[in-house]
Amino acid sequence: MVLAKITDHGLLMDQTSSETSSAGLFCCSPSELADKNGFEELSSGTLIPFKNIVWVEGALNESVEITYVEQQDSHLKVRTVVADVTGGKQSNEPGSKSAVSQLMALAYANSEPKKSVIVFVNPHSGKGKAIHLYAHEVEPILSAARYHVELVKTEYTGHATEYMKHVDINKYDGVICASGDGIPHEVLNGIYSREDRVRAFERLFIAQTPCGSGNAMALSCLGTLKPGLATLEIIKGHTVRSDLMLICSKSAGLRVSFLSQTYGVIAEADIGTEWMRFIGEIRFDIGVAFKILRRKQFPCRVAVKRITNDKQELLERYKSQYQQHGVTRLLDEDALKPKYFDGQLFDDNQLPAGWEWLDDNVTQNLSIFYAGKLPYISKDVDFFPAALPNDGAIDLVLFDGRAQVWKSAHSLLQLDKGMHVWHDHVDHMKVESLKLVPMLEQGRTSYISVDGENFPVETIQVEVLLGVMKTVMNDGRYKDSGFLAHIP
Ligand SMILES: Nc1ncnc2c1ncn2[C@@H]1O[C@H](COP(=O)(O)OP(=O)(O)OP(=O)(O)O)[C@@H](O)[C@H]1O
Repeated sequence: MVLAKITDHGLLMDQTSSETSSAGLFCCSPSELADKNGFEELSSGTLIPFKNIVWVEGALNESVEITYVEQQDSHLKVRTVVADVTGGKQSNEPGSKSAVSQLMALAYANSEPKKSVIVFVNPHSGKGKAIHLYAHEVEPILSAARYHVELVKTEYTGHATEYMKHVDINKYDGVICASGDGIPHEVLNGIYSREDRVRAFERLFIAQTPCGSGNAMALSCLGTLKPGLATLEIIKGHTVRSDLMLICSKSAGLRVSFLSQTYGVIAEADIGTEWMRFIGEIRFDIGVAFKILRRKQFPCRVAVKRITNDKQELLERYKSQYQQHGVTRLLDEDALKPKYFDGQLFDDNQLPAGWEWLDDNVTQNLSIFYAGKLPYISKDVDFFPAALPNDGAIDLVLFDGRAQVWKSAHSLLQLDKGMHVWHDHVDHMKVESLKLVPMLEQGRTSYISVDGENFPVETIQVEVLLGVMKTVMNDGRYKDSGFLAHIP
């Protein structure tokens, strides 16, 4: 029998007793385990952090069966061990709990166990790898954590939207998208079009296990691109209410967006290189570099309702807000409705109060228009380093296409640390709402990308919706973008 002790740091397994009786647990020596993510070697055994424990139940003779995950070859593997557990508040002490309930409470300190979820798997995502990733990395952990899973393999574009429009939300706690960013976008829009959308947004969390080629949601909220680790974070993380953006346009009406809207070089690299999908994520970098070198410009007009007037003000605002999280305002229908769209876009000649047009010299020569809500748009691309989950702001970044090529190239080389925003030819501001009016010459085609998906090239108005999306984040915040650490 394995002996185990509840300590302040995790469940300490007695190595001597385990070596003879625990199949598959200590597959390597304690010193090897110490190198593995999430495991620490203590003087007399090996520690399973509470975070790695996904289920605990009683076994024969008052022993306890513990199901946990451990890292093996950069993947998380599910393990089970039966142990005699001591320590903590044992049942012979007054006010004590059984080892099972103590361990479950410690394992699920920030979240509820055993949820019921809809899982969308997009067979088309990430060069067609999503089904394999789901089956080998995500499903085993959900199953070990006793999640009830309603599995939906998407069959066509818009399937997740249709499904979410009609599903009985009372049966579920959340939605997990084993996909790229396209499926969370569809899920959110399905929910947005429901009559009971307030209750649906209040009830369901939406999270992503990264199985696509664009996985900004998992990267920014869960801090990982590994589907197994993301699953563990979803099970164990804090629930956070994050802002959404509402896009209003003539042909598409109202659409919610959780990630970004972009026009210019990035949209062309994202959507315009879809035919290069077979080479994976790198197609995006190649597309951007190519367009920058050709000094392509994308004329437009941009109006904003500003929150920050300059970069210094933005920095101060970020400093005062990045520690705060949580939205106290209750969700209601008004929180989901547009303020500046009544079925029509407002007249460009009559800006609403508090709005202003940005400098035409910049916008007529723009190379990149990028508005977003998440810091990381892809691995090593910290495009919105000052983004915060629920600050009621959209981060807007504009690149002036008149900058010399070496300056543009230099700023793009600093995307990994988010330092591009400090360059002179880059505008960086927080806005409450914005209007983009593309002004391409007759006959020229281009792209607008919304959450990485193709959108009609037309005038859009975008408004922030405060704290609408319930999602999961490791410690209740976005992955640290290092914005404060990288001030030039
Ligand atoms: N069965 C299907 N066949 C084709 N397309 C699908 C299918 N199911 C969903 N889709 C569409 O695939 C698109 C891309 O999905 P997703 O974002 O999950 O993957 P991705 O690999 O990150 O894609 P992208 O290269 O566009 O970033 C979505 O717009 C979605 O509607």
